[in-house]
Amino acid sequence: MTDEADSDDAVLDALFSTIESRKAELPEDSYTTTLFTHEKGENYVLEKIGEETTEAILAAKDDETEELLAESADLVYHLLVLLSMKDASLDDLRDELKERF
Ligand SMILES: N=c1c2ncn([C@@H]3O[C@H](COP(=O)(O)OP(=O)(O)OP(=O)(O)O)[C@@H](O)[C@H]3O)c2ncn1[C@@H]1O[C@H](COP(=O)(O)O)[C@@H](O)[C@H]1O
Repeated sequence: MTDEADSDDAVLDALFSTIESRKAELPEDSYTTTLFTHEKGENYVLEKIGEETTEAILAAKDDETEELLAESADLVYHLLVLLSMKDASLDDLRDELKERF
């Protein structure tokens, strides 16, 4: 874990900031870069979101809580990549949640 992410509140911001940085710089040794440059385009991350959702559902049905948490983390990461692809931000998501609170 980086210092930037070393608090409960900061981890989502640090992750989203890393995703935005990968989008801008496209380093070669980055999984996030492979999502931004995939030949299937945005459809690939949409497929990943579908897969991770299914895996989270199966873990929940099997009462595998640790697996559910791991799949949920995969899902949140891919969802944040999708938001970045759409030029939306974590603050936009926060605003949407606040409106419902
Ligand atoms: N949070 C994540 C994260 N969650 C999941 N994943 C990747 O998402 C993929 C999940 O897909 P699967 O479970 O299907 O596994 P897979 O078979 O390896 O994936 P595919 O080959 O099918 O695409 C895995 O390769 C995971 O490594 C992530 N990759 C990166 N991050 C974060 O992004 C940051 C930047 O990562 P890089 O872009 O790799 O530098 C990292 O420091 C992490 O904080």
